[in-house]
Amino acid sequence: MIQRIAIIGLGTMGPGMAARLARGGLQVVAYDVAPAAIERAGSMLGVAEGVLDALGIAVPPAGAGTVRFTDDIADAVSGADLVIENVPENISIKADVYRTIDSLIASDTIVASDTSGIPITKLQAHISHPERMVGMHWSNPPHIIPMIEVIAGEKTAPHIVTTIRDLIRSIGLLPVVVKKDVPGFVENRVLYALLREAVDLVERGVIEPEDLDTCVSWGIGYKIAVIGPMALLDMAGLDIYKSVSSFLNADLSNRDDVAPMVLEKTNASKLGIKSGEGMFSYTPEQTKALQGERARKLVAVRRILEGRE
Ligand SMILES: NC(=O)C1=CN([C@@H]2O[C@H](COP(=O)(O)OP(=O)(O)OC[C@H]3O[C@@H](n4cnc5c(N)ncnc54)[C@H](O)[C@@H]3O)[C@@H](O)[C@H]2O)C=CC1
Ligand SMILES: Cc1ncc(C=O)c(C(=O)O)c1O
Repeated sequence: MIQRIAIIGLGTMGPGMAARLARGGLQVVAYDVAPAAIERAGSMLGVAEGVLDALGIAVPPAGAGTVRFTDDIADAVSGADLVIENVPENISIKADVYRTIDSLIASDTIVASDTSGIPITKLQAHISHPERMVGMHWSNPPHIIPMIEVIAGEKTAPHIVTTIRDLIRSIGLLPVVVKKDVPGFVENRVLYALLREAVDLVERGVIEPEDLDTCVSWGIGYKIAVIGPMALLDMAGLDIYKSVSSFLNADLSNRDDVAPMVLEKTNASKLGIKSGEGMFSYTPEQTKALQGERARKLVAVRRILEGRE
């Protein structure tokens, strides 16, 4: 039974995951190599807990869990039943973490990666006892989005997938088991198909970035939260999909590299909210207000989708 969880990496994803797991009654120890990340994560915890209260996520009868921060990786993983690796999307950084923890954990400690899409089979090559490694892909913001993908690599033992799926379910979240270890799994294959086309349309001057967001959020996003893509095909009619896709698919972006607009911005350190500028610009005050407003709206929508309003 999983009771003690170590989270390695406290950037965008780590603090929200820690808060959500603790709310589910689990004992979390959270570590980052950067002291500033640990400090920031500590201050984000209270914010995430407030959002969990607003979502109405109840503490289990046995009581809430805890989050403890540490700057010592051995302290973080020692005695853990599950380690969730949550460091940057780079195989060599992830492999370094696996090498470091290998001698610090028991051979049956489950090691999960929150990778956005590196095949688990590739990551398993860097850890001993690869049968205990599994993909556990959360969605951002992790304390609000309830769906988590679970992915087996070629060497993952089937019972590890079941254990992680059951853990996710036991704390009131929604596991989706992905049946093949394809790059990007399912969520990001679908998201990146959309993002590739969106970036291409803005880059070609077909639409302004703000208008692209209005079009997708109100034309597609709002609808798709209620009617998933497979159900949408039935609602529109497969005959319509057949006719439109027969001429449109060939015209959609099929670029297989990173779009120049994205390279230009990342080369200039314009990374989005985290650097103050990306597709749009953000002052620190605007960022704070935006994050609060987005959390409030996501909470309200989720409560309605769950039939709780
Ligand atoms: N940002 C997103 O929307 C999502 C990201 N992911 C995935 O989750 C993982 C983490 O992503 P983010 O939180 O966005 O990254 P991030 O770059 O915001 O944070 C990564 C953290 O890892 C720390 N770190 C780097 N090397 C480390 C090491 N050796 N030991 C311990 N900590 C170390 C960094 O100091 C940093 O705080 C990536 O694999 C990413 O693809 C998954 C779902 C959503
Ligand atoms: C752009 C982007 N890339 C990856 C992920 C998750 O792996 C997300 C997300 O969860 O929102 C994302 O927005």
